[in-house]
Amino acid sequence: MFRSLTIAALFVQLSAKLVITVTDSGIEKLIAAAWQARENAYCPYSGFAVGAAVLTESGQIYSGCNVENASYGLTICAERASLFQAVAQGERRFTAVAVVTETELPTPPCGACRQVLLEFAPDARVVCLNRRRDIVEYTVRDLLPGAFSAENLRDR
Ligand SMILES: O=c1ccn([C@H]2C[C@H](O)[C@@H](CO)O2)c(=O)[nH]1
Ligand SMILES: [Zn+2]
Repeated sequence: MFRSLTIAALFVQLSAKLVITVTDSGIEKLIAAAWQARENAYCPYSGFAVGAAVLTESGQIYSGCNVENASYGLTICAERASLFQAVAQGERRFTAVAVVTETELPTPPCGACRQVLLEFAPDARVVCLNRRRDIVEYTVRDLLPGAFSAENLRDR
């Protein structure tokens, strides 16, 4: 169902842990939820619509989109929007995050989202898809080497 990235695109995505063809249905549902959420992206300033969804250990899916603001810095990304939906429902443990954009290359989470995802889901899969439904997969930990975390706060 999903095609892998071409070798050329792979060279651009140098930090990608691996390129996969996903078939498992939990991840397919997660990806579908992310595309659905992207329909609601509020991005009049950037025109860059993003959808995301998180998968909990118990199999629940929560989705989100980017929501921009005239005060640009108040914008929230799709990844954090989806994660915060889940946390507000009492969820704490996640196995995967999907990020979807109608771009040439799959879009990875920004630095802020990497930090927030690390708090709850360091080992989660991060599955990013572009307009052709190519997939690049990372883990949250791999996206933020040398990260500051709760462990550092205990180191006093
Ligand atoms: O991984 C990303 C990258 C960007 N954005 C949003 C923020 C802003 O609304 C727009 C352009 O940066 O895309 C996300 O939601 N997720
Ligand atoms: Zn972000």
